[in-house]
Amino acid sequence: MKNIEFQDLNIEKNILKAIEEMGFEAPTPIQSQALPKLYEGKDIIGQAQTGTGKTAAFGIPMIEKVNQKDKSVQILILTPTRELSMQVADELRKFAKYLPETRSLAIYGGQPIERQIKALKQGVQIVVGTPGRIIDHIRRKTLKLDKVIGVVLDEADQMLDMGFLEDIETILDTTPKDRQTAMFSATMPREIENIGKKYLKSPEKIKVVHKELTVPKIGQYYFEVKNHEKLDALCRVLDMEESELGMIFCRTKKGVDELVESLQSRGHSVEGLHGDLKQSQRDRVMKKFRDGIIDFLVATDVAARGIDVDDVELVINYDIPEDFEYYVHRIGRTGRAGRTGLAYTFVAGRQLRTLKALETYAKTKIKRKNIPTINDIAEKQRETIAKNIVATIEKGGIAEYTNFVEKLSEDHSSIDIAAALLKLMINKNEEESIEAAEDVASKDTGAEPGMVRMFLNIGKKHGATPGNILGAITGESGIEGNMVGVIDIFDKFTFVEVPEKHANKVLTAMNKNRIKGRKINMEPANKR
Ligand SMILES: Nc1ncnc2c1ncn2[C@@H]1O[C@H](COP(=O)(O)OP(=O)(O)OP(=O)(O)O)[C@@H](O)[C@H]1O
Ligand SMILES: [Mg+2]
Repeated sequence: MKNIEFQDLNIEKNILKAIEEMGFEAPTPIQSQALPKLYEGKDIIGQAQTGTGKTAAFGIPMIEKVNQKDKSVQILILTPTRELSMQVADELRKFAKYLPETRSLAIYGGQPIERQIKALKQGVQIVVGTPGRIIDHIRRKTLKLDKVIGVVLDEADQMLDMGFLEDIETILDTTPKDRQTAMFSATMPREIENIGKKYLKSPEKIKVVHKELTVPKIGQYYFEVKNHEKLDALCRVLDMEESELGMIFCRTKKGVDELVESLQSRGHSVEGLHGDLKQSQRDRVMKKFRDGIIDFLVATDVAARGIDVDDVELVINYDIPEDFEYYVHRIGRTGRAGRTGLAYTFVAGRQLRTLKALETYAKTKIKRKNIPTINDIAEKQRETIAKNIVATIEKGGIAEYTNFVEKLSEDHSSIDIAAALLKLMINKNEEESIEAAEDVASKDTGAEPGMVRMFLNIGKKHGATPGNILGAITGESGIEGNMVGVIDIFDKFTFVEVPEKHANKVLTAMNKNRIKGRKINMEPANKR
């Protein structure tokens, strides 16, 4: 069978021109199957994996339904979140680039309502919005839906879930009965599909069949951790990963805030997104994330569905998702439009069972992976340096340094010279951190008699916090948490105070917990 091309789908020529400019080469399966049905005027339920172009599958035919001469609202698209409304409206605007009379507007909570009223008055045919704000406009009579001919529920299963159902019914009741209606999502639980059928006229189901619900190009792994080790483990994973852009999901808003603070204080470039932030703040964070100004977005499930940011390479479930559907959507923020991606899930306590159930639900395999050790990270650092060296040689422009090396090589082998340079490079950070730490130690005279000061070689960079240091120690029988006082945490080291008689026990306990202790100075401070 001949592969279907966009030219075969009877797409209006102005839209065809726009999608070619956007770099779409061939329609995705959901696009080639949904477009003809929607052109026929059928109601449809569309299910296809994350990142496979469902927006265009409903967006293109809906744009074509618009009568450009008429300035009233003709198409209504409902999405569960504000960010998604904005994104879908933006994408529709791109498809309609050469149809300047066709206007789309995003309407969502948190944005000044007056601004939206003004924009609506100027005449828009396509409204993309969140249910709450749409209802608000209906009540104020600033949005009239009596001319609507097409309605789409994007992320339909979430929209028809208990939380939104009543709002959706209210909205649909204000639109004409003879409208065309479509629902789309990557997940479509049977009971939700049945609820949905109430609003659709003899719908056709288009399910792009795959063995699994998740995208095969996303590598899926899990880490088994103790709860108190989670942050440390995450920091190591982040240190090991080369990905430049990623998302980290937490269960609660508070969890997001706390993780953002912990990661920022360790020098990671992250920001948080959740429903308690002001909309202006949410917009700022999303923009920074889309522009690649921050490396990681830490978010609640508000960012789990639909969000399309190019080049997200890694998704981390810091907290395992409670609803299985959300696993599919969260990890689907990577591996979009045929790209590859990675998804990591932290499994703590008894969650291994949840993970197994998740695998069954998504019909996928999530493989176990070990948390990187400090040695793995050091190894990785060396690999990165090696790569950079090769790249620098290949790039050229090092001639001015070769004389200098030649001179040194009169007395030393080039291998020794290179090794020494590397040592200088790698140790520089470590020594700066030791110096800073020793500087504090030398000025410090506060130790009680019988106490010793020592450094443990985990620091901010490895995720040390007073909590997890004490936690690691108390995990060992016979040593009480209050026998270690954390004085200061540096980049690579933590300065602690320990009763002299327990010092060795502490070091042993730390080693057992994979946190290597290091005795830099075991002298009681008041004897120095
Ligand atoms: N035919 C195509 N060729 C190339 N890229 C495409 C094509 N169709 C869509 N895309 C791009 O693929 C990305 C994902 O599309 P989209 O956001 O519509 O996915 P989705 O199926 O709605 O995913 P989700 O379930 O996460 O909402 C977008 O950046 C979009 O521009
Ligand atoms: Mg989508």
